[in-house]
Amino acid sequence: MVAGGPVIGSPPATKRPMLDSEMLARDGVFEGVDLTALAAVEGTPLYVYSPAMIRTRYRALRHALAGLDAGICYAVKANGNRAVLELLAAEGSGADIVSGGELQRALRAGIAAERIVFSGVGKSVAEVEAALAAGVGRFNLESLAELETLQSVARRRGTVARASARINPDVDALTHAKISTGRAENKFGVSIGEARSWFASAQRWPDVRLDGLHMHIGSQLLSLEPMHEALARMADFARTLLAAGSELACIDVGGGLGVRYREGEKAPSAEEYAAAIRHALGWFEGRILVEPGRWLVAEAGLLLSRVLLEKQGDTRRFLVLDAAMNDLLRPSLYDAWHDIVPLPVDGSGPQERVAYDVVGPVCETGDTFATARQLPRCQAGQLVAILASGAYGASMASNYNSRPLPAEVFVDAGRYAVVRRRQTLDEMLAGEQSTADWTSP
Ligand SMILES: Cc1ncc(COP(=O)(O)O)c(C=O)c1O
Ligand SMILES: N[C@@H](CCCC[NH3+])C(=O)O
Repeated sequence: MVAGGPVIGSPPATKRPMLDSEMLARDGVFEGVDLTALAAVEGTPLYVYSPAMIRTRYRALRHALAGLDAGICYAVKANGNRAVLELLAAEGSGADIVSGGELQRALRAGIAAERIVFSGVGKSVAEVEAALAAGVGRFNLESLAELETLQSVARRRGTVARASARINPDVDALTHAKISTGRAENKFGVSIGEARSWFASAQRWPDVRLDGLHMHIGSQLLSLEPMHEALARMADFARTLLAAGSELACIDVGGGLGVRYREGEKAPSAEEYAAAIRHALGWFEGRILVEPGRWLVAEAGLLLSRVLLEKQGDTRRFLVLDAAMNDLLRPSLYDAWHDIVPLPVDGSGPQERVAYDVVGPVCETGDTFATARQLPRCQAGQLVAILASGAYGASMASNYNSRPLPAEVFVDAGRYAVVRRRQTLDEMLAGEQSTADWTSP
């Protein structure tokens, strides 16, 4: 059985507020930790996460799913930090992985192999080998070629692999085009027609037990309408398969639940999300899996950065931070909005508001966190917090412009723990070779 932890009878979600940005602006404190003091010790840019908030989200989702035979497979790509994974493993979470690297992360964090599902449109033979060797619970297959590969690797290893067909339900997820995955023109999954043919000739792959369906229509879903539509198509298809005598042990509805990036934005609740699943699949007697990433971690994290300088251009006023697009790519990649909160500075009273282009030091015009953002006037050396950065922040960070990866810390009840050291320059440069080392392949 993949991904679990008891759902029925799990403790109710604790009523713990998520990050309060007004309080942050007033006191500069997150989970009892003074961020100015933290930055003085650990430096900036710095990812700061609240484990309590992640735990609260996990429990809230588990609670919302109560009554369904449902498992949560956390999407490791959202934030693969070992401490985050360990925390979720301790809560009973499984994992949704998309690479051999994520497999290692999940296993090292103590997530049981049988609670891991392996998704992704292009798994290499080596990755399939490693996943089978580890005993992952299920492969989510996205093409016939992949099904053939799984068959041959499983045969060679003398094992039977469990697999789901990822269907592409062709719905518009009403999210950013670059993170929409459930339209026919997207590279993900196969049509219901193709999946039907796989099930109809399942005996062609005797070392693959094809007994599951999977979908994932996109990320940062702020409307559940597309989910309703996709779930309905999935449910219809599942009924047809069962009526045709196919075995169906698992339906995995993917992730995608959106979060509030902007004060006042409306995002669906865990209860609404679970109600959509219950409505479409309440009848299903097998296992239901969900693969949330962002929803569990985004709002539990912030990126702490220091203002390097203020710069008045001919037409725009810039606030130059020591964080950049290599640390948090979302604004550059998707024009994503993140609330930005300047932290209080000793002795300075209320500041006039200024329209800033908030930028990083990287040599790209796209290295912009916000454009014409109304913020209280800031000064060099002041700290700012870029909110809701717990998902797809550190996990998408790079060394672009030869900038070392930032550190990551947990904060809780006035204390902090470094969960990833800042990368040193030596670590960043390790592995590069002199061109003197020529050889033949
Ligand atoms: C297959 C799959 N599952 C789960 C997720 C997690 O998505 P999210 O972080 O939006 O919940 C993704 C990423 O979008 C994905 O590709
Ligand atoms: N990286 C994206 C989400 C992609 C989800 C992966 N399928 C983001 O930051 O919003």
